[in-house]
Amino acid sequence: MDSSSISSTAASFVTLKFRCFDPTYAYSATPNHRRSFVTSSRSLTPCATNSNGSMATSENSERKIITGEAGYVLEDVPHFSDYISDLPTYPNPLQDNPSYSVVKQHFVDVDDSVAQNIVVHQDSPRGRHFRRVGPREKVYFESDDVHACIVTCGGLCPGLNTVIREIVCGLYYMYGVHKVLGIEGGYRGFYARNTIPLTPKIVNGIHKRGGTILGTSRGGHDTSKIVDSIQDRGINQVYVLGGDGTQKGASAIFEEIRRRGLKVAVAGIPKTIDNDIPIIDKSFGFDTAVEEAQRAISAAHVEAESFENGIGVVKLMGRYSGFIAMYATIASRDVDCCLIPESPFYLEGPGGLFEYIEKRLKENGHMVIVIAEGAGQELLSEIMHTMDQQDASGNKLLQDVGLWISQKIRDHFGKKRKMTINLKYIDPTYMIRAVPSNASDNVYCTLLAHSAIHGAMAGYTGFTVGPVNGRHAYIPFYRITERQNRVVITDRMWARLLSSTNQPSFLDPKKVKQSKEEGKPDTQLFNHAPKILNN
Ligand SMILES: Nc1ncnc2c1ncn2[C@@H]1O[C@H](COP(=O)(O)OP(=O)(O)OP(=O)(O)O)[C@@H](O)[C@H]1O
Ligand SMILES: O=P(O)(O)OC[C@H]1O[C@](O)(CO)[C@@H](O)[C@@H]1O
Ligand SMILES: [Mg+2]
Repeated sequence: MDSSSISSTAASFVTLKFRCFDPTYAYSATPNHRRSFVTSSRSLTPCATNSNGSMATSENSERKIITGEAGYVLEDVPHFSDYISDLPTYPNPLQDNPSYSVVKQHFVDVDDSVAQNIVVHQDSPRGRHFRRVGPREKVYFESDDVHACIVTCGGLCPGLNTVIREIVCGLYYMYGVHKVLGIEGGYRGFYARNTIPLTPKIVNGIHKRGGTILGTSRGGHDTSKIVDSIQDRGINQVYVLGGDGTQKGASAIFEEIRRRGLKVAVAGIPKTIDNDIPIIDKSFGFDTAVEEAQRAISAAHVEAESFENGIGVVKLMGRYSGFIAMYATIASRDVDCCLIPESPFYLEGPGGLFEYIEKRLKENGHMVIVIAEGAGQELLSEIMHTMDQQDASGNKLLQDVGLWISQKIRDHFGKKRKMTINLKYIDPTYMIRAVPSNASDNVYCTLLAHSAIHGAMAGYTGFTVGPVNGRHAYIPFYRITERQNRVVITDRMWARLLSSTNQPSFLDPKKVKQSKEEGKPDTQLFNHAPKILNN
């Protein structure tokens, strides 16, 4: 929803009177802030208060939008007190923790929020904000009563073990929580697998290992079985690590928990090596993956420059978005051409890939091509007629574009052009995501884990944590799952890449100019509009 739709629906908001269960509601007490609940797009019924002023439970959770002066908008996250009344609160044990006694400001101010847009003009409205993460003065759990669980879902990513470690240790050392369960094998593990008790001792060295000690899976999301299992086991904090699919699953779990009126916090920690989660600055493990990709690119470069007309082809991950390929290319400087899903390319004719390869070989004697796994799928599907295969989670299964393009190049130059070329194809796709996270990702994972813990302890639920312009924030699930981040090929970063590789843009400059003038989407720039492959 953009700000215009927020203001246009404002007239139909139900502005509620609140009892102050939670410092959050300081907002409703100040005359300059208006607290409203916008029904989600799935639920058109406005929510109402019951006789004691607390929220009545409705089918789907409402969007919590708080407006303030000068166009200030806070997209808040759900809180227990939205659907359970008269919950007791307790002093935060962190204030007696010797390690944290040095902190000048123990608790974040209830009014702190993080701006989504930080590039503004003098007369810009203050714009959209998210609630700032951090410990709150009052918590909604006594330490002994907390029974937490952690689950990892979807593909692997460097740093999963670090987040698991930091949730366990953070709960233990910051809040004195000793009951943490690991759910084995992703969502289906809730009802079909064993659990592992997690203690600081068990998780101590796991951040040095790749993968996830809990195991992971795709598919198997049965919301009511999962919530039954949560209820049966007496779990009251659920930490969910995973990508866009996983966060959709976490949102469904939260809705069901809320529908049942349970005091169970659901906290999402966004994970995806593809860096395709919106709102947050970047996802953990992404830097590690880009760094690991350098080794494959360097190997391709060494091979290519050692042979006559050497061509190194490296395939990297990126199902729908080419961030890994783009950043690995810009970082390396050895790459002559980077192909990503967002920028369809063509092989033959003027401005095509073959023409560029021939030019580059003549100029330099060798070249390196980086290709994201989701690039050129529309070209492959024309030949293979296999667009419809899906994995257990409903994601498109891709054809091996690296093998395909290598064969196409060999055929073109060997058979048609009668040129000797030496092509080496390197496929490090799984190697870049199976490694342990690097130092900076480890620190990032620690912040994510701690932010999630502080949020759950403070009674927030139905949120994902992540950095927004460098400051960590609690973000409602719907903002994370409503779209996927993709490389914008009319942005300066892609231009930087084009200027570093000198590859063709595969775009018609006239069309770019026209689309800029008409404000058209990037997809209209191509003869073959790229198919948006979202599941
Ligand atoms: N729309 C959805 N509603 C509920 N659960 C979902 C939904 N989409 C996916 N899931 C569940 O989330 C889990 C992970 O989804 P998926 O395999 O798509 O990976 P992901 O979390 O997107 O991670 P990545 O794509 O980065 O590997 C699966 O167990 C799947 O069943
Ligand atoms: O083979 P798997 O485990 O399904 O994972 C492959 C997919 O996972 C991702 O890394 C996303 O996690 C995609 O880039 C890739 O297509
Ligand atoms: Mg995904």
